[in-house]
Amino acid sequence: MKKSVIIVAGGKGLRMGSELPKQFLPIGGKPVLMHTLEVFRKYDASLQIILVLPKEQQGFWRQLCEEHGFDVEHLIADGGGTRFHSVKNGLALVREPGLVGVHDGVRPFVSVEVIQRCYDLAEEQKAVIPVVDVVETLRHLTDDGSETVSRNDYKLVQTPQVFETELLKRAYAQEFTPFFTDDASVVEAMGIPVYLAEGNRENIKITTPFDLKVGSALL
Ligand SMILES: Nc1ccn([C@@H]2O[C@H](COP(=O)(O)OP(=O)(O)OP(=O)(O)O)[C@@H](O)[C@H]2O)c(=O)n1
Ligand SMILES: C[C@](O)(CO)[C@H](O)COP(=O)(O)O
Repeated sequence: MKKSVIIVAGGKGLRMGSELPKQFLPIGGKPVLMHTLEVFRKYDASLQIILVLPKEQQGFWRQLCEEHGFDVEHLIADGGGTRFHSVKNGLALVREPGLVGVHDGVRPFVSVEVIQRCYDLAEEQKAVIPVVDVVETLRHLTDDGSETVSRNDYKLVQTPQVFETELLKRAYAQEFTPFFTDDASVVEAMGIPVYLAEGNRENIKITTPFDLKVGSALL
């Protein structure tokens, strides 16, 4: 079965606030994005990898690849105005039926086991996302103040989110709404349920300078 992954790195990284876009910041001497592509190549030597990058960053990325002798084969698609539009641009390069995953470029610590689990389960379940437990106490903000809610009723959502390709293409043909914060929410809008798989706690999304420090410690 044909397998692809769309690695999205088309965002602005506003919360990181760095001059160098966060996907290029080094962890252990190597840009974040290279760690991410490498773990997917390790999962499967024949996986089609599609990297979504803003048009104006693509020349710099090619230069970085040369400097680091980075040889993980991949296609490049143009970033869009939102994550939804970036995924859609990447999806246009997936031309065969099979399974397609969508992964945040800034989640370099996903384990090979989690990637394998999500693709394997997607063969049966059609729509699979990795999640982890909430380990702190949660409060819900109300009109009067706030109240404790049961953390057992919630999960934290990660990527890669893996789908039957035709299903994800139909989902991404829908009109955009700001409620679409991940791929599961786009698929669910068609009334299709998503299956939850166990993620890995190290699979953090590098969002703020603090996450970079955590990332360096995780290497
Ligand atoms: N237009 C966009 C927006 C986001 N993303 C990607 O979606 C992933 C998750 O987004 P996030 O970490 O929130 O990245 P940014 O949108 O870049 O961050 P911020 O909200 O701080 O600007 C990232 O890999 C990001 O590059 C994307 O491909 N295209
Ligand atoms: C897709 C995602 O990583 C799942 O947790 C997340 O929703 C993306 O976050 P963003 O900050 O809304 O882009």
